Amino acid sequence: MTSKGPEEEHPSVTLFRQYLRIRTVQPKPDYGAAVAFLEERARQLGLSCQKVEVAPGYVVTVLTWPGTNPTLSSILLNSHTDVVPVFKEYWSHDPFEAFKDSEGYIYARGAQDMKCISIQYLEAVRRLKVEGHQFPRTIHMTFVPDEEVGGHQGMELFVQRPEFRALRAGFALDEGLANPTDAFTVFYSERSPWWVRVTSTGRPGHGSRFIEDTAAEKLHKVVSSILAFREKEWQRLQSNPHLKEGAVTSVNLTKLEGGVAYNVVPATMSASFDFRVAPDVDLKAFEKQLQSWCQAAGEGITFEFGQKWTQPQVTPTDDSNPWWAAFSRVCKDLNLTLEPEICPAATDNRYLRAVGVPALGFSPMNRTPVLLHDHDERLHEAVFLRGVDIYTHLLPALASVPALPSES
Ligand code: MET
Ligand SMILES: [Zn+2]
Ligand SMILES: [Zn+2]
Repeated sequence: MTSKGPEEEHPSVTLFRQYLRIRTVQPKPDYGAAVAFLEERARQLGLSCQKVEVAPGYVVTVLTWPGTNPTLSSILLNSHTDVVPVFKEYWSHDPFEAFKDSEGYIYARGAQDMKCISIQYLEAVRRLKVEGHQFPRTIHMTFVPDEEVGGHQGMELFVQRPEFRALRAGFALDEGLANPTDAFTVFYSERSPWWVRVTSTGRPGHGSRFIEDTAAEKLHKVVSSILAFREKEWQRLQSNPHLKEGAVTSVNLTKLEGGVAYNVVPATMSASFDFRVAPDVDLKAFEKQLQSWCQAAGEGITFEFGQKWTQPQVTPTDDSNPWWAAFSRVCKDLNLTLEPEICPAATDNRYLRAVGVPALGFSPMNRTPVLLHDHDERLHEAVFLRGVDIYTHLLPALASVPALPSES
């Protein structure tokens, strides 16, 4: 793949690179600049722009292209505006410069996750409007803050607001993952994030003594039980070629805290875990399991949740779901191979599905290594442009899905 010189750059690519340069990086994203950028896009496209401040300083921006039949539910195209932090010294190029190399790869934080998709939605809508199309269903593009830290000041609050209900979303698209093969990944459900901090208390004392019942000894037992469970799930995934990553439960030990000095046995220590619980797991039973691992390690062990999602939902991927039928038909017509899976990570789709909106997670990036949250996150401009093309085909089909039984 070769790229054109800068003077010939495709305007959609130029716009993408402009958006990538806005520093919406956690933990202090410049949301003001992103909202101003989106307001300008709305003006250029002739779309209405609504700003909903779901918490002080946290604005959800909604760009709306009205459909011809306002009695029908709408299509919601969601993307988050924030990006995760970088370790700049490991990058080949400044992650906020949107450098494009001679082959056409654009390096930037957010190139895959998920500023590409925001611009692809906008550019697909622009093209369709310029061509004079109109569709029965309204298309809303929502640009939400806070996803990368859990969505608690973003989509989680937005779905509870009257402004959200007024959108009357019938179906939603949000982010997926790149696929290194020729195929495209599409997510119909996701694992539930459970962030668990286990705190162990025990007898303190002098570091030279054989103290019994220490916090560390008991915490070690809990860590061992949880890592044994991790190994079991890993083996289950490895031994069954039909299972994809999202179908088993994962866990990582991500933090260890405690202790004050080499020679002081601490009275308390804690371990933090990032569990991603598969959607078919009985969550009550799973919480009991957590309790029993803690109890088995001794007295004085408690746990608390930093994140605990308990409403996993599955969006059907058969023709009983007219949205899936429309989505998959377009992909078939375009000769795109789809790999339907459960998303291993968490996205704002979980909030949408939980309030009854069927939703798919889709990032139109094939032949692309998965580089989200990684160093040198990048996307080839040709893949980006092909994505605009794909949405240009998807949107007419989705926005023309005939009235559902519930809508007539
Ligand atoms: C669990 S909060 C969501 C943050 C991020 N999308 C993740 O999956 O880790
Ligand atoms: Zn994302
Ligand atoms: Zn992310």
